[in-house]
Amino acid sequence: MSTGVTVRVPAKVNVQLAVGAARPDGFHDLANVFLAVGLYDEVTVTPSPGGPRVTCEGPDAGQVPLDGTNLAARAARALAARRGLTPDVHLHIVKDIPVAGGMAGGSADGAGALLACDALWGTGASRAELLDICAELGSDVPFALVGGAALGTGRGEKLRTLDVGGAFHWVFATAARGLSTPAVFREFDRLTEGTAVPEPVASQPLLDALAKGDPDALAAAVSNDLQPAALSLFPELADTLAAGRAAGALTALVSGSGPTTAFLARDAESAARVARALTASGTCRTARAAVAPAAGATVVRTTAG
Ligand SMILES: C[C@](O)(CO)[C@H](O)COP(=O)(O)OP(=O)(O)OC[C@H]1O[C@@H](n2ccc(N)nc2=O)[C@H](O)[C@@H]1O
Ligand SMILES: Nc1ncnc2c1ncn2[C@@H]1O[C@H](COP(=O)(O)OP(=O)(O)OP(=O)(O)O)[C@@H](O)[C@H]1O
Repeated sequence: MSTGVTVRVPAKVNVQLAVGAARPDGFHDLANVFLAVGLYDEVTVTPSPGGPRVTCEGPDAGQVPLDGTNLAARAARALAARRGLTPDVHLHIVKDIPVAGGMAGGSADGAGALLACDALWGTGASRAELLDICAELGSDVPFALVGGAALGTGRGEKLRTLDVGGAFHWVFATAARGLSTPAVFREFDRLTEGTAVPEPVASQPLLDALAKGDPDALAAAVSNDLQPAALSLFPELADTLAAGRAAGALTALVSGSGPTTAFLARDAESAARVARALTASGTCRTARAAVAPAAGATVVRTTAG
């Protein structure tokens, strides 16, 4: 029997985020092209009476809720409820994904905890059931389980895996404060009020660029409909985007709902240069290079009891 399971889960960047009008349930239909990037959180689950209990370490750990609202705790409760188990676990998160940064860090922890509990408890849930639970936890959670690249439709939870023909070199700049995802969608609604918001559709040139592994073609095709809303709430992000472009990035965009900004570089050397220039620019908190695509949630360690 396992006494501890550790799962590694990647962050994401949205290379296309096409947003439709608000639905009656408040969500927005999306054409959401997710790309998993090599920045990871690790979630370790061990048995612990009276759980789920959550602890977190890492530079941003102080901003992570440790109560029952943590997505890792919610994931443990959701799987336990389906199996009639009590979620008596300690969930320890080693957090390297920026918090409230638009890179789906909380979602990653939810998917990681789910996979870890499934392994610890030997529940043997099918991929379909795990994806079902992920979709209940949040729109970005199913992709964190799957990784690679995928087109998300509906509110982003219905996934179709996409081909990626090569490695893409990215730089991510974190900001001094976070942005709330619901607030950014509300700002999108405010900015588009009175206009006809088109149905979200995936861009074929973008899908082709991913399939070819062509960074120039991808740079020309990326788009984020939430970017104007994120910039409206956080205008200083425009300076970060400009600093990355000036440093030679092929393109610069807000990652998802922001405020992390994403820069595509032609190769690893160029990415390192862009990261150094961004760090020196004083327009962001940190800047780090990461390669995509990355694998989805993966069990990396199991301790036997
Ligand atoms: C911006 C993205 O990160 C892009 O991948 C996602 O769309 C957000 O995914 P998430 O953080 O997992 O979002 P959820 O936890 O499902 O929803 C949080 C809130 O974001 C807004 N929301 C989210 C997804 C969506 N398709 N439409 C929305 O309007 C809603 O106000 C919702 O109450
Ligand atoms: N395990 C977790 N790690 C970080 N935040 C969490 C976690 N569980 C719940 N949260 C809550 O979710 C909020 C959003 O955090 P998260 O880091 O997921 O943002 P995000 O990367 O902008 O999300 P997304 O890109 O999916 O919209 C946090 O402010 C926090 O209150």
